Amino acid sequence: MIDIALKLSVSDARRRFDLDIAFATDAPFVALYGPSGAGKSLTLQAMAGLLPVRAGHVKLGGRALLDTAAGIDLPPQARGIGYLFQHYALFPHLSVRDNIAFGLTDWRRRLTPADAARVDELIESFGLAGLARSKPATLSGGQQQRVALARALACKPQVLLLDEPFAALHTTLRRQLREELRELRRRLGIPALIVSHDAEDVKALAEEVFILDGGGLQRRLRVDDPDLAAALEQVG
Ligand SMILES: Nc1ncnc2c1ncn2[C@@H]1O[C@H](COP(=O)(O)OP(=O)(O)OP(=O)(O)O)[C@@H](O)[C@H]1O
Repeated sequence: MIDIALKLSVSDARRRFDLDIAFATDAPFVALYGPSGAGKSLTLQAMAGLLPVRAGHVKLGGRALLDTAAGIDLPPQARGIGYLFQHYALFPHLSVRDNIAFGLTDWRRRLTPADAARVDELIESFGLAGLARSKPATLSGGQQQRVALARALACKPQVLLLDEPFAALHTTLRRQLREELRELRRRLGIPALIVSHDAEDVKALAEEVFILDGGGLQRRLRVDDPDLAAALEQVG
């Protein structure tokens, strides 16, 4: 069960944006859908502990990662969240292997033998063995996506947050990787939350869809809801 309630504001000298969103769901694959600037990425960032939340909670399977009323606010690395960032945010100066290992290393960049074995296993299972020493800039879009996904999974997360995981990919690859992602999530048995602009991603992957606009939740629909296609089209 993913259970969130988030009230927060972000601002710079000229702009301010207020996010006020709450939902609880048992769906294994959830999509956040909505126009550009609706607050989708901010929702993921707040769940992961990357943004200060004024009031609210983030609960995963009954475990509170954040609960402002109870004074609970776990740091990002203690939340058990795997995060695939928009545009992947791979470290350009690190090899594929070091990117995947990044969250597991200590301050000297050392891995325990168990974590090193985990990294090797991820490299193998994502078909990256021949690329382990390469830098991200030398990889194709699909290969970069696999590295980002492997990095998100390195910490054995309890939930996977995916911000536009297919945005940089062309249609055929997108379709193939969608399939792979669906299989992977099923195999891992953890819930996933995806942000996407693409109605096809939503229809292919999600069991439940949350439509956001202006920093709030507009509507929630099950994927078998007869209104889904029209609701997605209206936003798109
Ligand atoms: N630090 C900040 N200061 C001011 N405004 C911000 C800040 N960070 C984000 N915003 C604004 O908050 C709004 C929501 O941003 P968010 O990244 O969540 O949108 P989104 O729904 O993910 O959009 P997209 O689909 O284009 O990625 C946007 O208008 C954005 O410009």
